[in-house]
Formats: sequence, C-alpha cells, structure tokens
Amino acid sequence: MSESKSPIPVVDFGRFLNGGKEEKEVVARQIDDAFRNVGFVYLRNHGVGRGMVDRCFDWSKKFFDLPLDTKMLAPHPPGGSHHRGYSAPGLEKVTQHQYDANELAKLRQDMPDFKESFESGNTTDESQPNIWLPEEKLPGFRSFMESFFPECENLVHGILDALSIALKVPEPGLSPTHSESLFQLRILHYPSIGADELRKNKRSRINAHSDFGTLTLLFQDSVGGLEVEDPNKPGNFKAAPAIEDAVLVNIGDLMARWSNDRWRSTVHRVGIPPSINTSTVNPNVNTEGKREEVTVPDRYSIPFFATANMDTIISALPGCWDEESNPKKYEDVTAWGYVQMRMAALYDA
Ligand SMILES: O=C(O)CCC(=O)C(=O)O
Ligand SMILES: [Fe+2]
Repeated sequence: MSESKSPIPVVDFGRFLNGGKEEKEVVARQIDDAFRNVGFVYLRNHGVGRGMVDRCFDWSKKFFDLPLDTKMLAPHPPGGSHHRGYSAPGLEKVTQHQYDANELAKLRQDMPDFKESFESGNTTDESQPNIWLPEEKLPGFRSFMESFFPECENLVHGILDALSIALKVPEPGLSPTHSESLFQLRILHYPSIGADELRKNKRSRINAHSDFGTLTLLFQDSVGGLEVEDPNKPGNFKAAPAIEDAVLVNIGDLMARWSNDRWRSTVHRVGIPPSINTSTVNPNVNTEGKREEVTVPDRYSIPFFATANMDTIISALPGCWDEESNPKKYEDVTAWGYVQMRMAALYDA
C-alpha cells in the first residue's frame, strides 16, 4: 500500500444545500470533477446529523456485541437476491467480476472476508422485506435504523440533484429515478485480527471491489484501513482515512455505466491501517522470548448503497455522450437486469 496522501477532494456540500443557483453550480462541478477523476468525494456539511451518525455507530456496536446465536435470529437469507439481515463472518465474499459459482466457492474458502454485517432497507420495499431481531433482544435498534435510513436517503437525493445540475439534466433531474428508495443501509464490523494474518493474505477485511449500484455513502470510524485504487496507476492503493464530520461518497458500477464512464466506479478495499502497517515488527517480546503479534483493532463502518428504481432504463445520460466524438459504449439495460446479475455473484445460490 502506498502511504501517500489521499487524492480524494473534500467538498462543502452545505454550499449546495443552502446556496443559491450559482453556488449550487460551483459545488455540482466540484463533485462532477471528483467523480470523473477519482470516483470518490468527501462531503462536509452533508445534512446527516452528527448525533445520528454517532448513535448509529453505538447501535452497531451493541448489535455486534450480541451473542452469535442471537444475531442469527435475523439471518440473511441464502442466495443473492434478498439482501437483508445478519451475515456472519465468512459468509459474504466480495469479488470483482467473478460470476462462476465454482470459482466463487473456491475464493470463499481460500480467503474469507473477516467481517460481519447487518443490512436493512426501506420499510416499504416489498421486494426485499427487512429482517429484524425479535424486539426484546435489542430494544430500540429497529426504530433507530428506521430513523437513520431517511437521513441517508435525503443525502442521496441531494447528491443526485447536484449531478443533475452538472449534466444539465432537465428538471426534475435524476432524483425521480430513485423515488422507490431501493437502498440498503449496512452496518459492518471487522473483528480485531492479527496484522500478520492480513499481511500474509491469510484473511482479508474486504477484498478489492467496486460497488454495483449508483451511489454509496460511507461513514467510517477512526481506525482506518480503507484504501482506494489510484485510477491512473492500477494496482496502486491510497489510504482514504475518515475525515471528521465528512461522509465519503463514491460512484458504483451502474452509475459508471449510466454516465458512459464519465464517472468512475473505483476499486477499493479494507486492509491494515497505515499507522499499523508502518510498524513492521512489534518490538514487544513476551516472557518466552517470542515476538508478540500486532493486533489490528476492530473496525466499524456504515455504508449506504443507493440504486435506481428497477424499471429505470440505464441509457447514457445527457452530457455523457455524442454521436461523433463520444458514442454510447453500452447497450441499454434496466437497473433490475443489471443489479440482479451482480448480486447473484455475492452469495452462494
Ligand atoms: O468498511 C468499509 O469502509 C468499506 C465497505 C465497502 O466498501 C462495502 O461494503 O462495499
Ligand atoms: Fe464498497
């Protein structure tokens, strides 16, 4: 991993939310540039209350502290089409463009992602009903998650408004294409792990992947470890640390395709935090004279995945193509057709 500074721009989204037409255009251009160059942007003053984010991390810790048996009372269904409930460590294997079931099974066995997660969605999403614990197991968890969801949803629509301005998509812009809120709020916990296990690739926290929807919001704790591929140097990853009060936003594959690759869906992963990576050998020697293993602390993060309504035709957006110099690269596809194909690859059928 490279230790060099993150190239991801930091943008004041408050100027968009509260500003007039000109301010909105300035911010829209900043976000457009960030998505063209890196596919990621940090937004400050994004409108999701600091208190709500802190409370979400608190709930997340309380949830993952429960005994496994209890968490398994809200199990993620097998298969890749119902993305709700609890996934125990090792269940999900994130892969990049790997659709072959045998290859996937082998990958999972070789190097499972060492993380656990819980997913919930829109309360009115009938295609993927939520899967909650019995209320008495963690009173208040469900109602908190149901109240955090709309905060993230509002921010997604704000970003879609900014992107619509950048592309000059006529009113009402892209927001209605996400009106059904087929979004996914995920809480993620990476248990503490020996640094050597991560270093020697015995286990991963989350393997290099790109997201497959339109936009992802990511709140992360201060532990670090998220790395984003340098778009100009494939294979070279740069740290994307948490910035206080900022949310990290990235483009997913569906949006990259929709924008005719104007915006990048950039590969990212979670590995050893830079602070630990620099100390290659732990100077601590135990009483038997053996070197003690460096432990990478637990990490908690909260991604919020957005995608378009399933009947949306994903056909190159205005401003992203022209007949002569920049023709459409991809065939039209519905959001449904595209997302199903990608989700099926994540879980054993
Ligand atoms: O935990 C993180 O910071 C990254 C999570 C992520 O990339 C994902 O869930 O798609
Ligand atoms: Fe991701």
